[in-house]
Amino acid sequence: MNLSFHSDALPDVDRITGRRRMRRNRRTDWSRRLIRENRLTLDDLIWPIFVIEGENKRETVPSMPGVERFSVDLAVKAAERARELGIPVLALFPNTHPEKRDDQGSEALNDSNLICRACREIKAAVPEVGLLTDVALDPYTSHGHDGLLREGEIINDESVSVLARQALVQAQAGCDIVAPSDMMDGRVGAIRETLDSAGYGHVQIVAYTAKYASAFYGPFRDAVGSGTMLSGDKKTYQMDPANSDEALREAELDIAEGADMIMVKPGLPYLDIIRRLKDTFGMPTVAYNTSGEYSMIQAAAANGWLDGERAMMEQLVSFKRAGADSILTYFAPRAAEILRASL
Ligand SMILES: NCc1[nH]cc(CCC(=O)O)c1CC(=O)O
Ligand SMILES: [Mg+2]
Repeated sequence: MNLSFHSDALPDVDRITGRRRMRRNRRTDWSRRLIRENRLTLDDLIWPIFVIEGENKRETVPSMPGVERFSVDLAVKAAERARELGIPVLALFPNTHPEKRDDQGSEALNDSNLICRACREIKAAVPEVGLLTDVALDPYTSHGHDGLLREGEIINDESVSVLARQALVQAQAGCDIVAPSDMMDGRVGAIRETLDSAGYGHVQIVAYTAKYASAFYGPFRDAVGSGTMLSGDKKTYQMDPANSDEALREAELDIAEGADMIMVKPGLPYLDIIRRLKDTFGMPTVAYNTSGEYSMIQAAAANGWLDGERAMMEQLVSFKRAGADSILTYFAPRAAEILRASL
């Protein structure tokens, strides 16, 4: 058999495609730029940071190479960096000392807890950067759950009343957005009512609407120090990874209860959920690019198995393509540097 190419052996591609040639638009860089459908911008980014006690203190997070925990004074520096880079929002997560944890998560309601102090100091120094705080009890409970635990069950309604107070304490400390990540039923409405009646009607709510019981939170639990504390799993309140229609019902409730934005978490394995929620509700939709999604790229890049920076940018634009308006990502400062360099 003769495998060499002869012109008379060429397939008639013009006939096959009806003369349409998809590659014509891809030939040059300027043309690829011209037809590009989605773009990641600085305005899309939310940068999460971990806060610890102490002064001028920073700690690496072994399972999240490139991520550090900062004492409050250094968190202020991070906020200054966010302002310089043009990152609109900083998300704060506390690493609470085990001694301050109890089965009720009482430290969550202490108005001078780590998060509240960080909010006050950052707001005073860098008022231009939006501050998002997480509403959930897991950084404060000795059992590592997001709500109150009684006889082996996470009890919904009493947890909601504590979460609403936690949100108010954070609003009083100056946060701009509260983000309930606990997945209790009715907490968005309860938080909205509590904030409104206390004069914090301007504080926004990003609801962790479709938050799945995921393996991709592992490194985060390490970072906030709740991983080894967690008894059992979170399957009775976080969603089953096999479900999609259920996310629509969750969104319907959160929006009716007053959510200003909705969030899908994790991001990468749930791009289909982002697209469905965006198409169905047209709400500002946030993708949470979780710790696990971050660390798997960092680990592969450290091994030389993939180009970490390209994989990062590709992952981030995939959220835009799926319909997300913004992305909460540990890659935020690095992505911002790259985006600025290409301005
Ligand atoms: N309320 C807990 C919370 N808030 C954000 C994350 C995960 C974030 C990440 O993996 O980056 C979690 C972990 C969990 O639900 O156990
Ligand atoms: Mg819900």
